[in-house]
Amino acid sequence: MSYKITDGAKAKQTVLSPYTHFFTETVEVGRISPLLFFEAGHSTYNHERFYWQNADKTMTLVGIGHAHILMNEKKHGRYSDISDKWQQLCSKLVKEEKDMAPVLFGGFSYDEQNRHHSEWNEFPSSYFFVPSFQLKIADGKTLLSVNLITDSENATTIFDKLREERDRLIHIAQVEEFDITVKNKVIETIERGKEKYIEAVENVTQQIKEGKADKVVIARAIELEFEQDLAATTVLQAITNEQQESYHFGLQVGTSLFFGATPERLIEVKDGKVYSACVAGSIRRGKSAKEDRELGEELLGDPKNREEHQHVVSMISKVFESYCEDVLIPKIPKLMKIRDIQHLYTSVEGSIGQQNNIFSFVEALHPTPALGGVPTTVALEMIRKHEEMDRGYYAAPIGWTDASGNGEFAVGIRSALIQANHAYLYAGGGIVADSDPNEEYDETWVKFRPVLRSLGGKLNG
Ligand SMILES: C=C(O[C@@H]1C=C(C(=O)O)C=C[C@H]1O)C(=O)O
Ligand SMILES: [Mg+2]
Repeated sequence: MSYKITDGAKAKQTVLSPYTHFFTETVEVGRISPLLFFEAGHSTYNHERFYWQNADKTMTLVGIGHAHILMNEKKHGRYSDISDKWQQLCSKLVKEEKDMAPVLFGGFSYDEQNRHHSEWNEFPSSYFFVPSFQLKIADGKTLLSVNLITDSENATTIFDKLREERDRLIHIAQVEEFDITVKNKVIETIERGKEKYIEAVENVTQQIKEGKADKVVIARAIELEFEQDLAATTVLQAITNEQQESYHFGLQVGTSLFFGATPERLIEVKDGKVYSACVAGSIRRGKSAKEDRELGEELLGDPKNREEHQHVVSMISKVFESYCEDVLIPKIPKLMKIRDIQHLYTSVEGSIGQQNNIFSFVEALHPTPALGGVPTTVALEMIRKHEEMDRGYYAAPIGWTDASGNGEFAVGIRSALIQANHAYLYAGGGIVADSDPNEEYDETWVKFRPVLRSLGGKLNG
C-alpha cells in the first residue's frame, strides 16, 4: 500500500476493519509559512489540500494528502453520519501521544435536496478528510502531524515513509521560493441570469408581503474566464491579503478549489463553550471616516436592515436556548466593519450541553436566516424554486473538528469555486418586505468585491 491512499472525491473511502489503527505523530517545528506549506504539496497532492485560518488568526490549519476521506450523498442524516464516522475513526486512535492533534476538515453542501448538474458536480453532499500531513499553528506553536489510518501489517514501514515525506515537505516550505507576483488575466466576465435574479427578488418580496414568509435570502453567481489556469496557492495568497478580518479557507475536491474570506462564524466549540454569530444587514463603507461613521449610524437605525438581522438573532437564540446553558446574547447589534462592507453583528455564546457535539450544532443552525430565511422550510422551498441554481458549498458550513470535540465552522460566503481557468463567484442578500431589487443587486456587487479583487477581476456596482 502506498501512502497516497485515495484520489479525489470519487475515490473509495478506506474501509474500517477491526484491525484498523489511526496512527498519529506530532512534532513541534520552527516557523513555517502556512501558504508555503500548502504550496509544498502542490505537485504530489495537487487536489488533496485544505487551508484554514480563523478571523483573529489564533488558529491556522493546512492539510495535505488524504489519510482518510469521509463523505456521503445522503439527503437525511448527513451530519450525524459524518459525526458517527469521525467518532469511529477516533476510537481507532493509537493513544501514544499526549497531544491528539489530528483534525477532520471539510464541509457540507448548502441544500442536499437541491443539487443540479453544475460546476459543483465533484462535490458530494458532505465531504471531509483527515490529512496525511497537517500543519497547525496555534497557541504560539507550529505543530506538524503525520496521520495514517490503515489495517496493514506494514504500518510501521509506511509510517517511516510518511516521516520522510513530512521532512521533504517541510524542507520545500522552508527553502523553495514561491512567486506571488503572478497576475491573473480575466478574458471574460459573465453575469449569470441578472434578469432572473431581479425577478426572483421581486417575486419573493411579493410573497413576503402576502405573508407567506418573513425573510428569504436570494443569491446569484458570476463567472470569470481567465487566460490561464488559476493556481490554488496564488488565489489563497491573494484572498488572505484582501480581507484581513475574516476567516480564510480553501478546500480542494476533485479538480476544484472552493475558497473565500468569510466574516461569518456558524459555530465554534472550545473547551466546553460554544460561540456563534449573527451577521446580517449591510451597508457600504464610506469614502471618508466621517461618511463611514454616518453610514454605520444609518445601518444601525435602519428598520429594514434591523429586521434582516433580528430574524437571525431570534433563530440562533432559540437553538442556543435549547442546546446550551448560560446563554449570552447582547440585545442590540454592533457594527462589523470589513474592507468593503459594514454589517450588523451580534455575538452569541453559551456552555455546551452534554449530548451535543459540533455536528449537532451545525445541523441545528444551518441554514440560519442569514443565508436561508424565516420560516426555514418555506424559505428553502422559495430558494429552490426562484433561484434556479445550485449553491453547492456557497453559504454552507465549512470547517474542522478534532478528536477532543473542539472545532469551528464558518459560513462559506464571500467565496468562489475555481476549476482550471474558470471561477464562479456567489453572493446574495436577505430579502424582507421592504427590499428593493436594484438595491439588493448593488449589495451583491459589494459582496463580490473581495473575491473578485483577489482574482484580478473588474469591480462593478
Ligand atoms: C448572502 C450573503 O451574506 C449574508 C447577507 C447579508 C445581508 O443581506 O445583509 C449580510 C451578511 C450575510 O448574512 C453573501 O455574502 O452572499
Ligand atoms: Mg442585506
